[in-house]
Amino acid sequence: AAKKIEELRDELHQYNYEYHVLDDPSVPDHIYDKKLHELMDLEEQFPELLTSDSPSQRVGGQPLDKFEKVDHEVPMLSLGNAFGEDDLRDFDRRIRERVSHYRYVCELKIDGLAVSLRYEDGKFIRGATRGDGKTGEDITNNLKTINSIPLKIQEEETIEVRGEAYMPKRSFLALNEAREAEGQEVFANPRNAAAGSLRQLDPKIAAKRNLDIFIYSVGQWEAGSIESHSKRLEYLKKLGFKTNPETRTFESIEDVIRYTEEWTLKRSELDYEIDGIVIKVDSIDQQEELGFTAKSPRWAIAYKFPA
Ligand SMILES: COc1nc2nc(N)nc(N)c2nc1C
Repeated sequence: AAKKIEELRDELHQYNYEYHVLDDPSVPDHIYDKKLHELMDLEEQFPELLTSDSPSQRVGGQPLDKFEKVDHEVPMLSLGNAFGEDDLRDFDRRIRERVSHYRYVCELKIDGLAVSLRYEDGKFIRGATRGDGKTGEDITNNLKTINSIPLKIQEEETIEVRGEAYMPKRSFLALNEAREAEGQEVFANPRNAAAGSLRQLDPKIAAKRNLDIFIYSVGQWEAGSIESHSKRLEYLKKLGFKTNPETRTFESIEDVIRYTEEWTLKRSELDYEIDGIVIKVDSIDQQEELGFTAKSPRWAIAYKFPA
């Protein structure tokens, strides 16, 4: 039975990754459901074989009466803002004064909730909100209900990754319609709806909110050898995380400005809300050379779309 359970778990992790991260399922839903029920029956027969990273444990856990506090080993910083192309050229001038031969990587800035995910020996063990940057809240059980968060990653590593949890626009509209029909208060925007969903004490409610996530960074200490942010994002995807497909690298700030203009117009086509573009110096060595101000990295800036 143990071998059969192990096989089913590996199969279901793979199916989940293909469906929710790659958006490219290799089996129809009914096969996934059949195997999941087969696994759950076996785990019921052999409860001593149950593990926290089993695919059957996504919507686990009893409702909490409060959230525990979590101290972030590496503080979750905030980004400086740029509101126009002149701000972006100023940012570029400050970089040019300190480093040479640099490249930028641009990522869509998802309008959601920053969260930190901790994995030990490759297993998802804890997820927390950003909070004040130093201390957040443990929302592990709610984050487990997000299908694109792998419960087990491809390497048995102990790592911490960060990303933005969000509610797709379609889910937001459906949720507000349902709340309206029940005479409940509607959410003002998808960001509030995502925050409200992740702050539910009962994971069964969060599980119904169709939340999703894009992962955008991995802690320095385990990806140390990977020398650029863009290559770290590729590494995160190989590990099993969902990263944003619109990320691009550019040689010049003029190209970056064109990219921000392109997305100012195109963002209405996305199925999720973005409030800007995050621009980073791509080389990790140059990031370290540039360092941080009191609260933000010097090597990154958030271009905000006009409200
Ligand atoms: C390096 O620090 C950061 N990087 C980020 N990257 C993306 N894509 N989105 C963010 N919201 C973000 N926020 C911070 C503080």
